Amino acid sequence: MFVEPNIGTPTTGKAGWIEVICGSMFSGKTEELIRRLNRALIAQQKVEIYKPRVDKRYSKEKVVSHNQNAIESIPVNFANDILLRAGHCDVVGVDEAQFFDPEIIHVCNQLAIQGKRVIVAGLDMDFMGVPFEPMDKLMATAEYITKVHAICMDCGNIASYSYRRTKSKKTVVLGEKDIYEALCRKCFYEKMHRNK
Ligand SMILES: Nc1ncnc2c1ncn2[C@@H]1O[C@H](COP(=O)(O)OP(=O)(O)O)[C@@H](O)[C@H]1O
Ligand SMILES: Cc1cn([C@H]2C[C@H](O)[C@@H](COP(=O)(O)O)O2)c(=O)[nH]c1=O
Ligand SMILES: [Zn+2]
Repeated sequence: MFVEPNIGTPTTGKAGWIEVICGSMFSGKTEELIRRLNRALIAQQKVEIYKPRVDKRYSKEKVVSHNQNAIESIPVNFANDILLRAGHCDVVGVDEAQFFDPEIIHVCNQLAIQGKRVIVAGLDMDFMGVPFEPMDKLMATAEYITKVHAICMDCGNIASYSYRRTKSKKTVVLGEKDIYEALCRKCFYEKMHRNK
């Protein structure tokens, strides 16, 4: 369980940092993001959560987990919108970071340099099992990385892959259990091979 390095003290004027929460779909990234942000709110920190406007799956204005935990959020079109808006915050949360433009790396780093705690959640791999930009670069620049895991829908092992059940080869295809399932490495590559 991730324990905040500095939760009770104001971060303004001090060194900030970046935390990344990554993993496959259904691995609990959003739940963990919401848990950390709620604890920051309890600690009387000024918190804001941003998400890419494209992600309208469960709600336009909220970040919602697959098990219906929710927190108010601000949908934005571009990563730079976060930098323009989050000046007054102590803690900045970002969900579905894989959908942001590459500027998100600079934005998160600038916010951290300003002394803020930045917590970013997103998919580390796409449906092909390759790194999902810009998450790979965010992970490289983060102080703390937490990889969470789902349960493999085929064998019950720990799952790190998001298997797409449709034929689309587009990188971005929004969906849930209708389109994706969490699989372990063995089951993912077996299924990819079978459905080639
Ligand atoms: N295959 C699965 N493995 C684990 N949890 C799952 C699975 N399918 C559905 N869930 C549900 O998804 C929840 C996690 O949702 P969420 O935090 O939104 O995940 P993520 O943001 O990583 O997609 C779990 O607590 C569980 O209720
Ligand atoms: C693997 C993969 C996923 N997506 C989409 C599907 C969902 O809308 C989100 C991920 O949501 P979650 O909170 O992590 O469950 O991303 C995609 O567009 N492309 C992919 O390769
Ligand atoms: Zn498996």
